[in-house]
Amino acid sequence: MSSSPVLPQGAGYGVVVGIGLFFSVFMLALTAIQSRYTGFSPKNSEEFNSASRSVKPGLIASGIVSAWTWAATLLQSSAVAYEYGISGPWWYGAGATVQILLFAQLAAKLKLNAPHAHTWLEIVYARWGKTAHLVFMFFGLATNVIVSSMLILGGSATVSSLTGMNTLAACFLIPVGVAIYVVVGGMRATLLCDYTHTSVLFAIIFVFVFTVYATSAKIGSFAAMHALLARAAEAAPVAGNAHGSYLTMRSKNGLIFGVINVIGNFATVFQDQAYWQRAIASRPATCVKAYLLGGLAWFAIPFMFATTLGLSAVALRGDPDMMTLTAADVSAGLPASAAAAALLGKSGAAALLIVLFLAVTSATSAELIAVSALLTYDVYKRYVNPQATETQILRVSHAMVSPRRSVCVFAIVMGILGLIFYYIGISMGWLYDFMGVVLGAAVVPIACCITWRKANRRGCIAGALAGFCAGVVAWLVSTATLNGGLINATTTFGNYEMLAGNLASIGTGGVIAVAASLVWPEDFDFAATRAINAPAAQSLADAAKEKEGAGRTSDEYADEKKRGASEESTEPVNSTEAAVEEEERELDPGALRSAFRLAAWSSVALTLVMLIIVPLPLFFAQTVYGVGGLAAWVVVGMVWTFCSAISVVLYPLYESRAALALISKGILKDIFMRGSGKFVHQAPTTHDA
Ligand SMILES: NC(N)=O
Repeated sequence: MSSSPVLPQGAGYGVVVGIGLFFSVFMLALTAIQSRYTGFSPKNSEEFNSASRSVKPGLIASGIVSAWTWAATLLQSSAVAYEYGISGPWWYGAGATVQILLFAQLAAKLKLNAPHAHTWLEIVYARWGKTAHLVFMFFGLATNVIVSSMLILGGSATVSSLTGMNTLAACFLIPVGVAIYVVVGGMRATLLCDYTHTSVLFAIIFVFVFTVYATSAKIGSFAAMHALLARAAEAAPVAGNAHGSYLTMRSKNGLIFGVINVIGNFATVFQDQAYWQRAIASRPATCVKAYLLGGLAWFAIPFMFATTLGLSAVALRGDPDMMTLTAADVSAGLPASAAAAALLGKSGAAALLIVLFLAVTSATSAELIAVSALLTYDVYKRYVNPQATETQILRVSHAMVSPRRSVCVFAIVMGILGLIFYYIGISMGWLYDFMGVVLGAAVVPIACCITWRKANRRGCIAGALAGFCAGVVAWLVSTATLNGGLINATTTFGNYEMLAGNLASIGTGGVIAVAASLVWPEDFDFAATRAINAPAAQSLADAAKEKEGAGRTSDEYADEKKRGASEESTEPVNSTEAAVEEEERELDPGALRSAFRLAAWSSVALTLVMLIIVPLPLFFAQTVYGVGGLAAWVVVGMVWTFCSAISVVLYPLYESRAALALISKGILKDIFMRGSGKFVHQAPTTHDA
């Protein structure tokens, strides 16, 4: 049994440094194309941080999939498949999809109640002032810190396992490489890189799926996978599973993981600026669609990846090419890479390394841009320089993520955090279960702040702080109680210990925030949040009109605004100025309210299906599936994965066909009539081609 690295060290450095450099060059090319052939200038801070709020739903959905695909999405999902069998991938996928679906409601409220905000913390400040802003900023930044640490830990553990690359070097090279590519682009170019990552991710997932279930000499069919899983359960029955089998949804520990997963992921979606930022970048009219599409598409990634590689790691136990996995290896998320290497040798290990690094780089870039936005708008502009100009804001945005400038703050912080956690023995899996213990407390208070006019300021602040304390106390007390007073990295990682902390955190925060708001309701009309940055946006639109030198009369403009509000424009929007006008037209309160209603009923219905209607009857039925059951389960996953790929790989190309045609035309013009392809602002009778 082999446990030495499958690939040479050089491959590790090549992937870590090479992918960062490749995407830096790619980002530079995209930015140059954007500047020359469209009217969106990355030099504009609105464009750098928010992509002029003009991005279409397919690309936003692809960006959501990319940002939400962490190292853990591939590694931890496979680890729970390895530990609990087929229930693990379901609980991982469903337990982290519903938050994206439910976030569609928050996204709709954002467009309705704070359409010009740059960050979710600006909304908190406008509604509840400085204390709430600072308290919730703690939760926001803690979320970014924990998510980033997981990315670095998962990425570095896998690269050093597969290539022997030094973990310390991996911890620093990963974020620094990504920072280089983020700094040259901005939000729109990042979304385009995300799109590329997502496309490759789906292609590699299909390779693994067809290898395992169709072509591999080691497995190669549903019947062989079934037989190998049954043999593994006979040799080592799974504690808490029906008949000790891997082929059942009746898994006590799978269910406990599911609850922990749901709570932790509420925190990391609702409190992570990365997901707010995609809502902000989105066109108002299609924001809800983007989140519903993104959530449903994302489910296929952990579900199918783990149902393929996590189960293969069990099936291949004892195979001469399969690494022997210790408990620490499983906690570090290594079953997937071990299975990939055992199935396909060097090429499997290389494919795993690439897919993992695409996931890590895109999620890291989302985290870097998110932290950059919080530091820019909620620290620098709020407390350091409230009169900051556009140029100063852009300079600060860059400084927060650029290793070339003096302050590559967060990229370095990420490396240091990864290193600290690595040396004190905290793994990605540990952090994954732990995140809800500290972050869960603020989930309900934040949702109340953005969506509920009655939400009470003191109640929500107290709920978040009390929930935080309750979560930590419940986690430590249950650890001490269940482990004879011993508190260390191993004992605190127990299922019941983590469950207690997660439930106490979100429960206490939620109960206090809701109870206080019902007893002492506010009557907030959201006028203050609607006013956030509104004058700046208006002046940008005005400046745009002036610049175009052909301003319509105010009556013409008002008529056009009225016309556009009731219908979704089919015109491509190709400049910041046009995007501002388009956004104003789409901010029709009636349309946004019906978008919210659509988000509310569809996300709640889908949540019930994914967390209750499908898994719980299967849990109580205690069925152990035969070959037909396993085949049906996997085929549903494959069909879902195909649909996901169509939604986030092909659909964005279709919806951007006009913009792609415009860019191609510009490039062709430059090739055949040098210098004539540059984008020129059109006469303003249409909303820009
Ligand atoms: N994004 C997650 N939870 O994989």
